Amino acid sequence: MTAGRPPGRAAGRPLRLTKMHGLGNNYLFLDGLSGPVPPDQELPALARAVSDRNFGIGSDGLILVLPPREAGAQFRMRIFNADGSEGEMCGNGIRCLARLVYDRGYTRAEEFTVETGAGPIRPRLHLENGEVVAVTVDMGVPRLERGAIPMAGPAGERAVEVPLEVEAAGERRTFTVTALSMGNPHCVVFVDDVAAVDLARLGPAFEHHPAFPQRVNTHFTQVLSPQRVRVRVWERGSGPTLACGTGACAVAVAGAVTGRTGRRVTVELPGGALDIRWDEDGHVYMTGPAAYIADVTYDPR
Ligand SMILES: N[C@@H](CCC[C@H](N)C(=O)O)C(=O)O
Repeated sequence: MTAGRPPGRAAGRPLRLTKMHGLGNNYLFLDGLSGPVPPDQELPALARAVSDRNFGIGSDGLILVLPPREAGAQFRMRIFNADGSEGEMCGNGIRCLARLVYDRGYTRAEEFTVETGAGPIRPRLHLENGEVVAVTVDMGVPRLERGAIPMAGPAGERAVEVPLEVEAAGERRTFTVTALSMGNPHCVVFVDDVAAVDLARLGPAFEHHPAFPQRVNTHFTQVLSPQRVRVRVWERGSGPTLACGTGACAVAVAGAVTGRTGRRVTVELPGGALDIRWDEDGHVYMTGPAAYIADVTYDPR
């Protein structure tokens, strides 16, 4: 962090943030439905400052809960990674947002539409005795054609299994990858043993590979059975995380299109498991938990 006071106020007031997680993928939520939000140009620096594990609160990023701009949506979500870059969508984050807006009484509906950078996304709450115990999200339709994620190569061609030469720590190796969009860009790499992957070395090499000019989220995936996979994640803008919801969907789609899995899989991540179903209607449905960690006041002085 640079010297000087980090951003951390809106309309002169300290920021009230709520820290939540989906399988350990943790975000700070700024409720723009109950108070002011800092101006757009301050948001990347704010995300970096609050996400910092030493000088800030510590998180994988910052999520804004906002009123919708488009007809048909009830809420709007913006997600900033820990490095301040803005992502189009966040699967774990949207489950948390869905629980938060319900618990705060902003809706009594159990299913609603959230406007995101990846288009309208529909979460459905699972309630037990009035408490949100899980959320199923209609994550939309995956896009496999090459142009869907800015990846070098002829647009329109399906990037089902393509070779990718990666250089990490002076070593070159060719991986077979499946690149696809869940609204945000993903690269799925099937490996024999996910525990043997040197994530700290390979993650950044994939994220900054010239084939992905907008960078990429990478998922090293071991197939345990046609219904179960184990994944380690390197997220664009946040590095290693305990789970990635959009990534788990990308993994399930990549497993199905390459014939490694069926269309319904349990995705085991370091932080827990997500249930992913790629329906006949073409939509991917993700089911998983959303949990609170703390309410905090961010007031750097
Ligand atoms: N953790 C998220 C994805 C967050 C955004 C991602 N790092 C990107 O930049 O695309 C998830 O659960 O989907």
